[in-house]
Amino acid sequence: MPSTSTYTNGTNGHTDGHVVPTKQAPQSSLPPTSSVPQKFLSNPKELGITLVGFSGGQAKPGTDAGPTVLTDAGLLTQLSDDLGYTLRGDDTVRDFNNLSSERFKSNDPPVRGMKNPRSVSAVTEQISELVYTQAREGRLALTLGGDHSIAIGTVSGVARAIRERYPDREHNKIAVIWVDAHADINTPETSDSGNIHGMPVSFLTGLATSNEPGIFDWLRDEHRISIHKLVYIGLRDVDMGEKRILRENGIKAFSMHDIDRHGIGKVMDSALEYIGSETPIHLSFDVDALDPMWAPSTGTPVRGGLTLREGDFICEAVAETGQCVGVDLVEVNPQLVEGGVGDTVRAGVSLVRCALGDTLL
Ligand SMILES: NC(=[NH2+])NCCC[C@H](N)C(=O)O
Ligand SMILES: [Mn+2]
Ligand SMILES: [Mn+2]
Repeated sequence: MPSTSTYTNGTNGHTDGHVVPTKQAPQSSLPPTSSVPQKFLSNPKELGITLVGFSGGQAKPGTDAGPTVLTDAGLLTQLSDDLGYTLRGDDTVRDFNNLSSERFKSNDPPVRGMKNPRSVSAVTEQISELVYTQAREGRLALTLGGDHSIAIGTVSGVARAIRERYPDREHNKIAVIWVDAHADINTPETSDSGNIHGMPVSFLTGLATSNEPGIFDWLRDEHRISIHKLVYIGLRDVDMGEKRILRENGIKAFSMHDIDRHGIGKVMDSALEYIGSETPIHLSFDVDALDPMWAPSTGTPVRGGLTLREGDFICEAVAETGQCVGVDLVEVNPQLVEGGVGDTVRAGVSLVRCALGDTLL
């Protein structure tokens, strides 16, 4: 499908199996809910959508169906009908699991301990290109995953587009707010699991590199982000090697402890002050940042997490800056909870709506 395809209202009008009566409002008749002036989007009413069906960055099947359950719950329809966005990009979920298994069959043995390295590299390279195409048009790039390895593609695509769109600007390097129970900054060498969804930040910052043909050798400087423009929120399960990386590089991180001590309001104030008001922001939200009480259907749940309201607040605070250029929501796995994925999907829908300004007045 061409990247300029526009969604039809109502095609995703399903909630819990019931067909919702389609509100046939013309797409451009509503302004986006948020009236926040956008600093870095030339098409603030358009969203560049990428739906990534991929789970090869970790071992549990099911995360590849994340975009499907979110869109079946009506997320995209809500973004057009309720929030007034025109949706661009592709409304079909790309089956990257299938694409990569066809391409590599079982010829993807570990390299430096990384599992499925060729598959994850090839998939993230394609995602990077797709997301770049959206961000290059001055749209906010919204990506639904998929496991968190896909952020190697999303963040690199947005970073490259912003560099190109503002060639002369001093502040043309994006900041990344990584909301997660985990730091996902293992290098291949520090990782115990070998799962690449625990490594995206090390490849994005250049802490990890690879020249091996077909294994992240496509990542160039224009794809990378500065370690000084990275902020973590919600951490509570950080590996020993990762703690060392965070400490030695002076990386800004707000753990659950910090949120308990200062409250999410002060934490967001500090996070955004650290980033500054002249820097575009990419928000990469791992649903496991939320407490499993709110988001149980995820591959690596960790207790003691954010309430849904705290998660929504983070998204609102980012939306309120007018600096947001990219949003990811990842790690929703409908196969992982017996009672069903309903709670996790509702939480995911809420987070995305908040990141897109729905709850701002
Ligand atoms: N995106 C995630 N859920 N990552 C979990 C990573 C867990 C662990 N730190 C690892 O490297 O395997
Ligand atoms: Mn996580
Ligand atoms: Mn993660």
